[in-house]
Amino acid sequence: MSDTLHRLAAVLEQRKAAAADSSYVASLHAKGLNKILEKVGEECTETLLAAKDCANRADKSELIYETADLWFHSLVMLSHLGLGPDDILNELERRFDLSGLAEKASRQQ
Ligand SMILES: N=c1c2ncn([C@@H]3O[C@H](COP(=O)(O)OP(=O)(O)OP(=O)(O)O)[C@@H](O)[C@H]3O)c2ncn1[C@@H]1O[C@H](COP(=O)(O)O)[C@@H](O)[C@H]1O
Repeated sequence: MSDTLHRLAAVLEQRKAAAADSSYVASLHAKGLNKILEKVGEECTETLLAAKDCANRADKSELIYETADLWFHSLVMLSHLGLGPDDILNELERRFDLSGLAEKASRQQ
């Protein structure tokens, strides 16, 4: 499944060299980091609202759609800053078998 993230990340890298009027991703890079962060913030809020809306409904499609927008814009942010999905996946790998409670306790010592 993470292959999808890698395929998307490869497209995002290509779009760094594209004309802003030919590509949404290129237009975000051209507008700069603040615009990209604004979009991540917007998509984050839309995801939270969708999660609240979907909580008592069988149909979770709105939450899936908004989370996809959030992941996509987060990948654009990472790409803009020279990072990619592997940087995040490696960090999650590193955390395997490390209980969240144990990790929190280690920070509070
Ligand atoms: N996965 C996505 C993807 N998800 C969401 N979006 C776009 O993200 C935008 C979401 O913004 P909003 O919902 O806020 O809508 P909006 O009001 O139009 O946005 P703004 O005017 O506020 O910027 C929409 O334009 C969506 O089409 C995406 N655009 C592109 N991709 C992928 O990126 C690839 C490259 O896209 P281009 O750079 O456009 O060629 C595509 O082939 C896709 O694989």
